[in-house]
Amino acid sequence: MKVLISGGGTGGHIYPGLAIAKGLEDKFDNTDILFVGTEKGLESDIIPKEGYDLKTITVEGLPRKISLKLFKSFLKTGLGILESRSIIKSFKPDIVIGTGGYVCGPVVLTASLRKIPTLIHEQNAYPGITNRLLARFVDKVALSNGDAKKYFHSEEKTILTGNPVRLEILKKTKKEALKELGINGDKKLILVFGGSRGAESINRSVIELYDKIKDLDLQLLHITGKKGYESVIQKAESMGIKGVEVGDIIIKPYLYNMSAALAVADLVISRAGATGLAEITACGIPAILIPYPYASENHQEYNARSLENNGAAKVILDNELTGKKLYDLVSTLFQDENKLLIMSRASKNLGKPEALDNLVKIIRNLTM
Ligand SMILES: CC(=O)N[C@H]1[C@@H](OP(=O)(O)OP(=O)(O)OC[C@H]2O[C@@H](n3ccc(=O)[nH]c3=O)[C@H](O)[C@@H]2O)O[C@H](CO)[C@@H](O)[C@@H]1O
Repeated sequence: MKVLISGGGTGGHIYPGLAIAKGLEDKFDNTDILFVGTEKGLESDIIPKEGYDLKTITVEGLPRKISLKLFKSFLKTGLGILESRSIIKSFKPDIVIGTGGYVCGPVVLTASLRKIPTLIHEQNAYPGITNRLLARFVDKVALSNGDAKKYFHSEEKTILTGNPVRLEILKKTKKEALKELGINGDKKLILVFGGSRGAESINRSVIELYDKIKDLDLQLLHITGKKGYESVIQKAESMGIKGVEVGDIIIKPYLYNMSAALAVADLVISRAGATGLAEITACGIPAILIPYPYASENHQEYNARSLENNGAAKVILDNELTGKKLYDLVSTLFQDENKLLIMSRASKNLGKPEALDNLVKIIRNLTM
């Protein structure tokens, strides 16, 4: 089966595509995968590292206001359609899948006009503009969250699947993960990440935990995001924290083996992007969530509250986040192991590890 997957910009759109790619390869022999993204998106770094071919096209998001920029974006989208046509003509996919981000627009639209089976996957309760526009052209719209249904007009096209989680995340054992990360298995570990691009406010307040981590007898794996890494390292060094790859505090710009971090984490501190939360709950990890306040329709707070209301997470709003608040919450949680255990069970209950299988079945049906 030849499968063309397009999705990008941020990790939240890329990793569901990668999960689908690996899920298909796991189920079917002779699966040939090609990704299409943009050069500027994180996909141009992540996809080749995962061992897949990536073709890039010229496209950018459309500005909301009428301006010269809008005209230029239309021209680029036109070019993107021509490039998509040429990629599709030479790859000859049996199905084209879009996992969100504006790069999917020209790719999925071109495939649909050429009568190639098409599927889009929406990770969020409030769908992105590209998926809302593409919905009328595609064969199926797979949703992670039932609340997104009302934004898509065709009832019979939409199907609730959940958000696919990469197989390696579902399968990795703690023993394998400890070896992979080279860290101490005796101490509990807090994993911090601010979505796929990092979060400045989370970095700033987590730094205030650095000198207290030893007192709590914990380890901290702090993923800063590539942009924030240098300033976090400088701050750590000014606090006398050296050897950032060893010891109780490990600071990394980005983790390409997130499966290992998730397999060892006893608590996650993070933003509340839909893909990250699907992984956290599939692994049953308790979380402190600090939703990104500028996400469209405030959808990250919606995501975070849904975990909180089910007992799987505590929420701190970005404008209320301080190092002290974070420290107080972390120490309260680790003082009572039972609290963490209850949160962990609640988290696991919300996880949908079956989402990947659901999508694989839909893809098989569309290509038969
Ligand atoms: C600011 C914004 O609008 N963010 C959106 C974006 O978030 P974003 O791209 O941050 O996506 P998520 O937080 O949902 O997921 C992050 C993904 O990156 C991976 N990861 C992260 C850090 C790292 O070092 N290594 C790594 O592999 C995580 O395992 C996860 O797969 O897409 C999500 C899914 O559409 C949306 O819900 C978010 O609201």
